[in-house]
Amino acid sequence: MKALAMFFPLFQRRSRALLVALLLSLITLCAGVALLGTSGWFITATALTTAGLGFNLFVPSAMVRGLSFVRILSRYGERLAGHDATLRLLSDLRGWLFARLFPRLPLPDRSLRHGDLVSRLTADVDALDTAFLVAVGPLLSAIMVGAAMTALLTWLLPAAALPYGVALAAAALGVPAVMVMRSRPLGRDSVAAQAELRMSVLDGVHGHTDLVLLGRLGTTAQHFASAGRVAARLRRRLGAASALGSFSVQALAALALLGTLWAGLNALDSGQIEGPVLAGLMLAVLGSFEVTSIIVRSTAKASQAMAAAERLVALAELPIPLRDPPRPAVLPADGDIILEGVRFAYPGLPVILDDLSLTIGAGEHIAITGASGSGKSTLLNLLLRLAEPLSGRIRIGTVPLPDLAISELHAHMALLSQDSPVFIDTIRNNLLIGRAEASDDDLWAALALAQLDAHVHALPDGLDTILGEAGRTLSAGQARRLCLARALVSNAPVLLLDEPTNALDRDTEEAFFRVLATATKGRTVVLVTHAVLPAGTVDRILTLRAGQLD
Ligand SMILES: Nc1ncnc2c1ncn2[C@@H]1O[C@H](COP(=O)(O)OP(=O)(O)OP(=O)(O)O)[C@@H](O)[C@H]1O
Repeated sequence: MKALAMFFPLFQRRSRALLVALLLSLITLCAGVALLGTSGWFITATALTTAGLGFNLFVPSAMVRGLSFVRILSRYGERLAGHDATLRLLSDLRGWLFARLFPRLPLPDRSLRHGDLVSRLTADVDALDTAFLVAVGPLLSAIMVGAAMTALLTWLLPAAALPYGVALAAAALGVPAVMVMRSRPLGRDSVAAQAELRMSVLDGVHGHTDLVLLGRLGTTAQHFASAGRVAARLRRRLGAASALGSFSVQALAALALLGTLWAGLNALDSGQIEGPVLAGLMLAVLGSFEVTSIIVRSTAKASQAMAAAERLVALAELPIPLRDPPRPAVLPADGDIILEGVRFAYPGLPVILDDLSLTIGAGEHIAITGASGSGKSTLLNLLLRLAEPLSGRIRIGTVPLPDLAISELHAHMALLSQDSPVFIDTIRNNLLIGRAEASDDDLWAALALAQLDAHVHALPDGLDTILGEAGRTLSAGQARRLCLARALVSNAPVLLLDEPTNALDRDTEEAFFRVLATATKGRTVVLVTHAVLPAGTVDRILTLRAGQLD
């Protein structure tokens, strides 16, 4: 509930539209109750009055038609306003979530798998946006209509008011409250089970080729089937809880009806009420319970909405790994990059970098080699402040990295990481991510440097060729070179290249290193590589071993 309360300001922003939807749903409900009541009264009165003589047919029949018309219009308006408000709320929710997510990237929690993240960003947000339409709106309508109906009974049939009021309160508040309490753990498990199901689908789709080739498709299918069984079992239990709730509400409606009938027959005997009015009241009582069954149906969703809210809040409250200093320092135009006694370990893991010191002169080209897992990529992450040293410090000129605005630091250093992505977009737009204002000439120059220009020239749409998901229309080497070209397009004075020649053949690799040396003259280059570098293409080659560079 506390998690759900965090979203209150978002609901508040759409309060006018939600209020209109609520008002219209109230009108619909009132019109429905009045329609039933009037019809009951009208039909009974007509039947009791011989051939309708002496009974004014015009007023009630006009009321029935008028109320039907109001009900149709208000229901239409309610759906329109309600869904419009809900969709807007949905976009607010996504905006809220992304605004909190971006400063937290890269997400520190390695247990947060891709599928789980997708699940949170889609299904959990969807579960939340229905909270108003299916829970809050009907609940408020039930309270208001129930209060109005109790007041009417107090006036016309006082003995029925108390049993009716108690039954309606139990149906609108008691039953859903018990259901929420009982189905909360179920809702939480169900949301988690659906996330697990989604993760297993995404993992299967992602690794489909490998799974087929390794003959593991059966195991994956079994895992998916068992995740599906768990999700289905929880859904069934939620369905059963909802059915029990519906049964309780119907039983309460029946009790309220019996109470009204009992009080009404007594009042009829003593002449306190007329038959047609009693018939009308009975039907109105029945009609007023309509909304409580909607509440019950939505209660299962409410418990899932609470679980979804908790998962979203957990995501939105992950610690922010990088924060701007209150007064960022000015970045020196061409300062050396200096690491002094840097020590680093991932949480709970052994130290990877230990008392590491290094000065990279402005404009210098250095290569860092070392065994796999020795910490080369981690060193690049430290330079970008994607991780912080446990001790020691890193500075550019005289300014320590934490004193710089993060956006400025990242504009200063362009990174080609080992898993740089290719986006589903044109080649041009993939490159422009490196520098939005780059001209076509700049893009071709970067493509030439990355040895990809001939391939792009040969494509019928050239720079406007749309690339498939994760660059599937390119070979692995071409996709890598495209990411490299993107890093080269950027104006950043420092280039951090992590295995830039991965997936290139030896000849192309050699040619690349030679062109890189000349094309990046004046820029600082830190090259992490396992490749054998042609002589004279970098100023220094350092080896990372046992946490130190030599
Ligand atoms: N986010 C992380 N959380 C925990 N451990 C990590 C994380 N990233 C890397 N590691 C571990 O830190 C060590 C150094 O990893 P790093 O990627 O820096 O090595 P590397 O020298 O770049 O390796 P490679 O040459 O294979 O790319 C490895 O043992 C790795 O498992």
